[in-house]
Amino acid sequence: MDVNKENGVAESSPKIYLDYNATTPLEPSVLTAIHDALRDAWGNPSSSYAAGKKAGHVIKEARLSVANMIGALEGDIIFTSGGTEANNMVIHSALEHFYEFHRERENHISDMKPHVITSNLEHDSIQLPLLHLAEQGKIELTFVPASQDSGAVTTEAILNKVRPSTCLVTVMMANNETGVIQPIENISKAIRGLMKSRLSQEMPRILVHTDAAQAIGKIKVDVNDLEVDYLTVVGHKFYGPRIGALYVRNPTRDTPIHPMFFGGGQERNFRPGTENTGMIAGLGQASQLVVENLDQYHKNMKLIRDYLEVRLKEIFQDKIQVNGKFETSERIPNTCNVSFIGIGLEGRKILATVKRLQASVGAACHSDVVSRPSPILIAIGVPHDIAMNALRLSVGRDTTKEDIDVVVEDLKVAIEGLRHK
Ligand SMILES: O=C(O)CC[SeH]
Repeated sequence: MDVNKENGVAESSPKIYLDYNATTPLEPSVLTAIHDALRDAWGNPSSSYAAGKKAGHVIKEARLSVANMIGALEGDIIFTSGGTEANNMVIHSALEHFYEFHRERENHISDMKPHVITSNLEHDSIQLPLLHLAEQGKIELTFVPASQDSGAVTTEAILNKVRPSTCLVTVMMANNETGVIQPIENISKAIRGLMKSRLSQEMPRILVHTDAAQAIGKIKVDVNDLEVDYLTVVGHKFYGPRIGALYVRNPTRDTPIHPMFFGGGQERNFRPGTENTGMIAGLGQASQLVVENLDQYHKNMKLIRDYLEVRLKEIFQDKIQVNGKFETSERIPNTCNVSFIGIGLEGRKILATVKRLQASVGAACHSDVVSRPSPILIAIGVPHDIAMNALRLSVGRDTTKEDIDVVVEDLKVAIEGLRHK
């Protein structure tokens, strides 16, 4: 075994993964569900004979499990390829609804632009399609800045930006880098409170969406509490496969949904394409595990994340800053965003120096960007030099205190080495 000369850590020592917000491994029972569906339910779900019916039954069971996980009805769930597709589908549907509303009233839609309100904390799969549409001149777009006292947007700040042409408010339920939970229930209820007056003034309904990717499997997510019109489900954030689902409250009857592409009629024509039965089975099993174990998952992850922050404080004392930890907001239980104070301690340098830790400085989809601090940390008021030194540490269901002790020691040695370079 090669032993690293600097700190005696064997190069072949097992890595400790603390990047569960980037992605999670499959739970064994999820893998089994996928395998069994691929082996036994390979038929085309649209076929009327036994092989097709078997596949159709697997999909129905999975849909029920996903619905049950978020307090929804079976018919409210539309399977998608993942969170990005679900988020884009919401934006597309809200714009289509805006145009439909004005066409029905024979308004000249050519000079009308739908207005969308979002936060400055969103994942790229919300931020970039909205920016693209705005740059094309197809929408008016308002980014509501998060409060620097809470790391979350406020309901008041969202409401202050509503205008007659507003058709969609989309705010993520929990941020992937800081873990800060956003006030979705309050926002949604406040927007619903505008519904009657807007309709009486011939203004389009404002649809409300939340991307719950980082919340599901960590905190309670119930669409009946949230009162949102749309909610995004992302399998690979809660030990499921890399597909997703979109919750639509009573699609077409209560909530508009418009397909982004057309084909064989699957998913009630909302999302055509022969169903990915194996992965859908896995998503259903991952959802069932959340239904059965959420309280335990939450408790375990919070215990370990809090232990991590205690140990970091013990070792680094006033030489660290935990980002996103506010008296006035809550975080999902598994996330710790921490900056190390000092020259030459950029997060990327630390990650290149540690021997065991596997983590990120922010969103995985930004990992290629080397020379800038996380825009999310800057948005919540973290100073540039502190944000440059940040690590995002996100624990998993099975992370142990022993793992944390190894990681903290690994960080201690790496940072001491960098300080003396
Ligand atoms: O890493 C994350 O925060 C999510 C995937 Se870009």
